[in-house]
Amino acid sequence: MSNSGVISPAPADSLVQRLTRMNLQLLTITMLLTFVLLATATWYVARAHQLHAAELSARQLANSVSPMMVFADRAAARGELEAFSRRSDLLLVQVQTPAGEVFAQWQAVDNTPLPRVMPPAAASQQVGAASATLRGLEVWTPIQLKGETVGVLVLRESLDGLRTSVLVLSAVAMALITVAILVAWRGLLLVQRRALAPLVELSNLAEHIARERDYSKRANVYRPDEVGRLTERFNDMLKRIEVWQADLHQKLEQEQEAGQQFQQLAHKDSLTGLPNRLYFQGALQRYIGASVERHELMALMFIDLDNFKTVNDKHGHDAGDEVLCEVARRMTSVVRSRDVLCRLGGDEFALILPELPDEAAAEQMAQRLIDAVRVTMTIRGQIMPIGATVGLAFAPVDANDPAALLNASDQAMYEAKRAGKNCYRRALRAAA
Ligand SMILES: Nc1nc2c(ncn2[C@@H]2O[C@H](COP(=O)(O)OP(=O)(O)OP(=O)(O)O)[C@@H](O)[C@H]2O)c(=O)[nH]1
Repeated sequence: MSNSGVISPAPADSLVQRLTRMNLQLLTITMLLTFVLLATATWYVARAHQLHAAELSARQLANSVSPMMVFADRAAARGELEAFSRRSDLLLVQVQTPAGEVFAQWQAVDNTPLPRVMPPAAASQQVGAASATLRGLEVWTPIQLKGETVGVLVLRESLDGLRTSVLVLSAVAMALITVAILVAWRGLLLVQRRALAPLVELSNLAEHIARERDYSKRANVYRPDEVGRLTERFNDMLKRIEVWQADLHQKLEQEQEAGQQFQQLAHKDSLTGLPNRLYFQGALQRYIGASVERHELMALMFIDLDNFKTVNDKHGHDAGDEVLCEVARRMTSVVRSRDVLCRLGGDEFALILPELPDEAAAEQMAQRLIDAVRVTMTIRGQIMPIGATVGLAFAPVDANDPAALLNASDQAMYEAKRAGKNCYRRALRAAA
């Protein structure tokens, strides 16, 4: 299963490493146990072998020295013992009379005396005895002639040579075991890496998907075992998530679109297409904020049509609507691109003029608006006696909050109405 070039860094303690470590631990323990058992068995078998050989030699020697004991020939017995002493591990060989007196003996020159392993006993003198420790062995063999016991032969041998041989063998075995464990470690890593590769890839893919949120990725299934089935289920899950995600995305887009449309409708005057009062309130707040922050002059114009009621009354509501639309078009054509013209309702409009160089620029704009509306308007073959009256207020000069600025421009508009309509007035400046 290899997919999509998804490569993740190996985790600090990966599955492969953990399994390899566990297998290796088990293997090491088994090998060490086998090694200890084999070394112990080797030691006991080799020692038994040496003991057996010593018993045989002692018996032969006992046979050889028995006539010398009968003839009390100590010199011949010593010569026999010396001839026998060529055995490499021999420490002591001694011929005793039945009373325990030393008849003849040979002792290795550098011999360090061994503790007495088994004291001679009457029964032992008849049948012989043998014993062994870690350091040495001792054999007691009766010396008999024609069925009569004439003495005892004591033989002591060191087990140092045997111990050294077993230790060397153990060291070699240990070195081989170490090499075998190292080889097994590499082998286990390779085998487990291969065996667990699909799982590792699946894990990498899952990690990549979680990080990138890319549910289009798929894992390739090529094994008919548990891992293969797991991969299939994983792919099914990805497919379902992808479908859900696409559905969700589409729904979100639709809702966003609907929200935007709703927002636009909520902020738009359906008759003239201009921004409505709701939009105006938000916009006025924003523009005043920007004007105060940047220390820029801005103006608000309150525009009320003149004689609009007459239009409605004389020519009908539909004609009145057409007049409103035509007025909106005319005013839109004269304002600057950055100005915001809104219809507040009825025959009332408002114009926000940001970033003004001076008050005169706003006054010129007011006059342009009045002139544009005053141009003869013919609707349905009838001339409409329409005009516009404008009230002007400035921020932050006259007010720096929306309600106060709107009120100031409204008052100025009423002042203009009183002055005879079709003109503009500036808001009264606050007394210094
Ligand atoms: N056709 C139309 N008329 C509207 C609409 N909304 C309000 N009106 C009418 O607009 C008129 C506004 O009247 P006023 O502003 O008081 O009257 P006016 O004749 O303009 O008076 P002055 O402002 O003093 O010149 C009313 O007759 C309202 O019924 C609308 O959407 N369409």
